[in-house]
Amino acid sequence: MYLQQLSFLNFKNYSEAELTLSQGVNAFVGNNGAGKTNLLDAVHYLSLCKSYFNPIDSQQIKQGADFFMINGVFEKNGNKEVVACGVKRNQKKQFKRNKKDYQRLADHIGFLPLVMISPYDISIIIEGSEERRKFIDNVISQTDHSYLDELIGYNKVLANRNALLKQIADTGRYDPELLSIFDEQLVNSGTRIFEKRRAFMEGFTAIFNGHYRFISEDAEQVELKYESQLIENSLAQLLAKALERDRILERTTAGIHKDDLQFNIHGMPMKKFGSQGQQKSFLIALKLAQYTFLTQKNGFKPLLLLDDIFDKLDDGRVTKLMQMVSNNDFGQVFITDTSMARVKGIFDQINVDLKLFKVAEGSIDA
Ligand SMILES: Nc1ncnc2c1ncn2[C@@H]1O[C@H](COP(=O)(O)OP(=O)(O)OP(=O)(O)O)[C@@H](O)[C@H]1O
Repeated sequence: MYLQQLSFLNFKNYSEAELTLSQGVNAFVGNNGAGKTNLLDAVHYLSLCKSYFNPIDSQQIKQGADFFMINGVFEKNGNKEVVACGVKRNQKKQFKRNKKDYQRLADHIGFLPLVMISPYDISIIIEGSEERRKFIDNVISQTDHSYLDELIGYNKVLANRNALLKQIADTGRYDPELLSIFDEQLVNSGTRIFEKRRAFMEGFTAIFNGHYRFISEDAEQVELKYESQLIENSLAQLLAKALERDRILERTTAGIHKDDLQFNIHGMPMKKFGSQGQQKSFLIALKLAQYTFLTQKNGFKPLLLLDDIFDKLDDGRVTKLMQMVSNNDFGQVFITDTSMARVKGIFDQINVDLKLFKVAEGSIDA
């Protein structure tokens, strides 16, 4: 599966762009603010129906324009797939495959799998647990549609239960029957989500460990661990035990919405004890594990988007990554960098099909 043609109109700092891509490595080189990351984001839209960076579609419309449009022609299993995404101000987003509108955007997720590695991923390490849950949920959802539905269902019941807890606190009235209905729904879907996350993390952690060891050449000991209250207790037990506290706090304090991932280096939290390069290596290994997982599940390689990947990595780690590129471990790759000399230097050493693009102030030249 790969993207053959990409074109867009009024997307972020671009008025118009049209490019024919290589099936191998596509490198986009230009100064800060030229529009390299924006271009990767256009590809992200075609795969996941949204921006990687900003959830508000209308903010991706070029300043002063009323709409943006992104078109992509993909090759998948010998078929041509034409995907189009259009956003007009104050209107619903349009998303089409082969000229047919999707009923639900969720139905497109996973059709053209993609993995993005970006400096913004640092939020997975330094921000709260929500970022890490989002990461696991994104990976599982790309291969399992029922997971996403289950998650949406769980969050709805959770919101209802929290509203009820608030109502109980406000009115002093307590309807145990309604609460037990919500609890039962929460237990059913929460337990299924937990089982899926636990099974996923078992295989995923082993893949991650292999990638980290390879990139760092075993330079340091790191650990990735799934944390959930449900590992020790059933959700029914947890909800019963937490009821009094939940009523005081007016929100549900037990459940899979409290799950987290622990990242350690030499037994200490990565967030506090990892260097910038070690944190970056950790994130790269995490994303490459996502790449391997999606490849194994789908039987074909996802698109790989590498934004500013060389910054902060030492030469040894860059060489290891490029070894993966030259070993044909990846399919189509999109890569951005600010230095033409660096990109040429790195790719001159390996034998890959490379197409270079120069990006300057919203225009792209091959
Ligand atoms: N809706 C928009 N309309 C116009 N310009 C926009 C819009 N959204 C973002 N931009 C502009 O896009 C530019 C940023 O582009 P981008 O992030 O792709 O740069 P980059 O080439 O990746 O830079 P760096 O090397 O610094 O990462 C900024 O100048 C920003 O103002």
